Amino acid sequence: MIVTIDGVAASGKSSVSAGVAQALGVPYISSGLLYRAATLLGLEAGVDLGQEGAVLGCLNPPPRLEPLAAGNRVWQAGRDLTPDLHSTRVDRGVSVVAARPEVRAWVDAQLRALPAPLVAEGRDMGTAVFPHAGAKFYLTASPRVRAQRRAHERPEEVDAIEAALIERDRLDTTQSAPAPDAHVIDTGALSLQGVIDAVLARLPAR
Ligand SMILES: Nc1ncnc2c1ncn2[C@@H]1O[C@H](COP(=O)(O)OP(=O)(O)O)[C@@H](O)[C@H]1O
Ligand SMILES: Nc1ccn([C@H]2C[C@H](O)[C@@H](COP(=O)(O)OP(=O)(O)O)O2)c(=O)n1
Repeated sequence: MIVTIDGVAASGKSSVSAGVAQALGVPYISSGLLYRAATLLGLEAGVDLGQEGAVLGCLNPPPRLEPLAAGNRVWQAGRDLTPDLHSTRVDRGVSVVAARPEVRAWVDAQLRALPAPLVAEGRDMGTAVFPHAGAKFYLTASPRVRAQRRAHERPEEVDAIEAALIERDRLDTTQSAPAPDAHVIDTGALSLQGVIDAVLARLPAR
């Protein structure tokens, strides 16, 4: 079975996916890491991130997602890109890159080539990439709660993180609509384990 976990920025998608995947004994995939890797390589090459084909031209050789249970990693040839994917400059540039149709097609092809069963997290896993998934979830939380969580992982103050999250949500709106058949979970009042349990409780009988 494929389980999709979509949601807004910093809503808990990757942590929840890791926990659900571990409980099911299957891999999970963080699709956002591929958009982040494309952004990093575009920034390093100094191209215009919004220009048609510019970032795609930087994906040579193509970065590959390694769906490790302890945390997904992205490799390009022998280089582990993962430590550089959550910088503030990648946060700032990634929405422009993710809006490029040719970049979305490149990510989608890589994800669809992965064998089920798996848990997939991102924005459009339940709508565009795996519309026939066996169970779909969509995580939300207020911008403040998400910024407070992210403040443990970024050097900026909570107010600046919150403003950047709101702006990224706005830029990502097109591909971020919940699937009509997704269970929507507000994670604001829940612990991480509470969200994982809520997802597991809603899975169809296996
Ligand atoms: N329900 C929760 N309660 C408290 N902290 C959470 C919860 N879900 C996630 N977190 C924390 O919030 C941060 C962002 O979560 P993450 O899984 O990276 O979100 P996303 O993949 O949506 O960006 C992490 O530090 C994570 O441990
Ligand atoms: N399936 C996806 C996954 C991510 N994206 C875009 C939108 C996001 O701003 C970036 C980064 O995604 P990521 O899930 O790593 O971001 P957050 O952890 O939610 O901050 O990529 C997308 O357009 N489609």
